[in-house]
Amino acid sequence: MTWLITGGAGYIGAHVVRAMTRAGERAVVYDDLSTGDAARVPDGIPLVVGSTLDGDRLARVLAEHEVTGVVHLAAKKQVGESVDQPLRYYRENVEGLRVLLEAVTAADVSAFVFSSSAAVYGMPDVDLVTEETPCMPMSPYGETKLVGEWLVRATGRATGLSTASLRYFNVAGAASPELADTGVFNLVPMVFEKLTENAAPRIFGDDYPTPDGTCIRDYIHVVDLAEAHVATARALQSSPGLDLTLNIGRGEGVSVREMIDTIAAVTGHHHVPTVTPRRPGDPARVVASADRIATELGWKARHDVHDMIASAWQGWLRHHPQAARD
Ligand SMILES: O=c1ccn([C@@H]2O[C@H](COP(=O)(O)OP(=O)(O)O[C@H]3O[C@H](CO)[C@@H](O)[C@H](O)[C@H]3O)[C@@H](O)[C@H]2O)c(=O)[nH]1
Repeated sequence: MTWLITGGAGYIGAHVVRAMTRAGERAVVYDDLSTGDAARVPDGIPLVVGSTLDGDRLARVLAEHEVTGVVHLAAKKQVGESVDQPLRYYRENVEGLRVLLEAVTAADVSAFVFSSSAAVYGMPDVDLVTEETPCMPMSPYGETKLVGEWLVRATGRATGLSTASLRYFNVAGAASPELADTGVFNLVPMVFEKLTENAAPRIFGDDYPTPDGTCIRDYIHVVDLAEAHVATARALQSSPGLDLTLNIGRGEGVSVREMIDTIAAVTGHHHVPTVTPRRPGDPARVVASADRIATELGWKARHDVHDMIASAWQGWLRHHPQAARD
């Protein structure tokens, strides 16, 4: 098959492109390069610079490259920004998806993989979040992902398009230093930034009802996440009419304090963290049940938190060589 990978020049997308092509699939990248980087697109893979709001452009690309499957990752993804600019998030994430689906259903495309998020669950009050846990997003970002899932599923039911919504938990790590996340919006890079400034990392609240008082998340290596896309693409290819919703996590909770301890061990930068007040909207615990994807697709994560942090640190050093410790 030939897969159009929207957002394929982004951090996660670049990993998905590599995993798909390594698995023998053809790929075409579609990216507006607003946050993506053309240098992340491998040699020999076509890059079309365009917006998912441009239906004519999409229709031409789908036809020209004889695209038969789509992995849709292009989206805005900052929770705080979505609170300040909800209409922009609805336009890019919901309207962009609607326009893309219109082009897809008019073309010869049989499979559609949608990049969703654990943000659809909001503040889940359960030990392990299953795909049946009620979705109550807490931010416009999470809302756009949930509405996106509805659009994708409804389109599949109406047209026979095979669909999957993949709910990513907390993504970290890199396959190689040049593919690392260059944004400083999540725990791992935010701690790296502090350590580079020779400052203490921050813990946003240590009074949560968790064993060490800090928030617990399910961190997933981007390489494992990319492999989950390959497994999903294969399933959609071989079983027409599929309608999958899957958590992509490891099923293991790690606290902020445990993450900071591992970061210190990997980087050699040891600072006693500063505890600041809670960040509004942070749930105490969000950990996936990864059972459904194991049963449905036989996929399981292989990399642990140490791998994620060590590979992310190699990427960080590439852009911040002054952070290296002798
Ligand atoms: O300097 C820091 C940065 C973060 N945190 C904490 O670390 C945890 C993880 O934070 P972060 O990496 O920002 O991830 P989340 O807030 O869990 O959200 C991520 O994971 C969600 C999926 O679960 C996605 O929807 C979001 O887009 C993505 O940012 C949270 O408890 C934060 O309060 C700190 O204590 N100190």
